[in-house]
Amino acid sequence: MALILALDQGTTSSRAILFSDDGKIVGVEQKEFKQHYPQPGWVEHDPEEIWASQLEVTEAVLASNGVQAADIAALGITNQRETIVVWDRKTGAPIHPAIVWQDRRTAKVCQELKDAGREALVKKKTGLVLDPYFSGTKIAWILDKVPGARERAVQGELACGTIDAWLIWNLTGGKLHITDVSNASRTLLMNIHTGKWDDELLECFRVPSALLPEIRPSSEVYGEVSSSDKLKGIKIGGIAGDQQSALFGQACYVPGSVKNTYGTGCFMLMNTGPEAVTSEHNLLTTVAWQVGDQLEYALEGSVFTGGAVVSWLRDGLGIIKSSSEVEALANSVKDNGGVFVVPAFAGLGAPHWDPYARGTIVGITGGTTAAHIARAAVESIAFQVADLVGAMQSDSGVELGELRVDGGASVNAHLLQFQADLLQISVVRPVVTESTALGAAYLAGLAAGVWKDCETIANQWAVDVRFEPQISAEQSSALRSRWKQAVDRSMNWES
Ligand SMILES: Nc1ncnc2c1ncn2[C@@H]1O[C@H](COP(=O)(O)OP(=O)(O)O)[C@@H](O)[C@H]1O
Ligand SMILES: O=P(O)(O)OC[C@H](O)CO
Repeated sequence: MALILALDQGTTSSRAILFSDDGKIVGVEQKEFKQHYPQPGWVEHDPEEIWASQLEVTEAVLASNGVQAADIAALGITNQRETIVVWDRKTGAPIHPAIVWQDRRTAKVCQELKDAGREALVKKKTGLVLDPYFSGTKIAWILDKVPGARERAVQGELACGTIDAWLIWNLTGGKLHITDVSNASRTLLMNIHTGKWDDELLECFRVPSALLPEIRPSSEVYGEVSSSDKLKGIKIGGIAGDQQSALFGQACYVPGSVKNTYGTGCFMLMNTGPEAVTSEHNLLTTVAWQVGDQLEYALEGSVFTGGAVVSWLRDGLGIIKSSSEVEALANSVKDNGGVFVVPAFAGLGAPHWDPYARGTIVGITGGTTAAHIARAAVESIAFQVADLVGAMQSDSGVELGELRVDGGASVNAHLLQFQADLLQISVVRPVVTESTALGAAYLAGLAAGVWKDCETIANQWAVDVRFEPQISAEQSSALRSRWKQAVDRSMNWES
């Protein structure tokens, strides 16, 4: 039996998962790390803490399962996307904290670029929108704020990359400075039609090319680990942004197949095959992956605050002690009591793209309890996801038959039932909900010859639970129109 290792570096935790060649989980290790909020709307991570926590869990998952580096066929890396690190090529030290995908500090720069008429160029070449979510404006911000950084970048003394590039640099002791097409497609700097960095985009976002990693396919043997004695010699065989990786792990290989991941945020992706479908409804066009020579694409709806609203109930409001308590609290009342929570903590992503939106709670009366707020918070996750489906169906011309789901919050049956109710379609949770890590393992295992092809992999995908709609279409649309009113009230709040 071959073993494949996945390094899943998420927004709130670093995970390492060991898979067997039948796609089953053999062992998991996970470590949360600190979120830094230096100003309202700003979110940072310590890149050294990311690397240290990722290394720790990766070494630990081998140790706790009695496995040696030599037993691993290959490892795959998957990561929170867009989050950017800039470091010194000589010392390997970051010159600034990582600026996280949720960070809104470059909202004004994005507005200026819009005012300068760059939106069409950006959409045509990158499939993205001008929003602070993506890496490009964050890189320029670091170069402008850290004294001397811009000059050093031009001279080739600095390197930058999304978290995959940062981890691979560290795993290989600085030998490899690479990223894959799926991660690069989130930077605003790569032309998604060619899979190459684009001079016009680099100029638009004021990013010197000497900073950038080499763009590679998502599945190939790139090199091997050299920096840790315990991991030495393991082949690095797969790289993908976590949402594209989850699409791969959910075996969504046929155009039209869709998954939604409920993590910190929620991300719905539809495979569109070799065609980069341009969205007319504020979705993103993104590279799904490159396995072999062919670039494949996806349509994406990105919701910035998903499961994170539950973390906020725990850490911000203190009305639950752990995320898993939310389901019982939400179920302790028969409905939301007319309360709607719009968790626009980091602005709103698709389909609104409003960096100035902020969270709001409406419909509170004297009878409102913590349970109603908890219920409305969980429901807000499903409402936001439901808002993406219509756009996705119109853009792709595909009527959704079912939605495959995964991610940390997909353990919540109440959430998934409400999702099926709102969408009026089946919501299907597979046996392995660690689709993100599984996708990276599959990409690595394909490169190392563990699996022959995607068809072999697709046969391993199995259903755990299927949630069917239990309310009428009329009830669903009444709830959704009330939600829409609540969203309107959260928009354009911050200036
Ligand atoms: N039972 C639950 N109900 C709803 N949300 C949950 C539950 N358990 C965990 N979560 C949420 O899931 C998120 C973690 O999911 P995960 O996939 O690990 O995230 P990420 O990869 O973004 O770090 C957290 O925001 C947490 O609040
Ligand atoms: O870490 P997650 O699972 O919340 O995913 C974050 C996304 O990649 C951001 O685009």
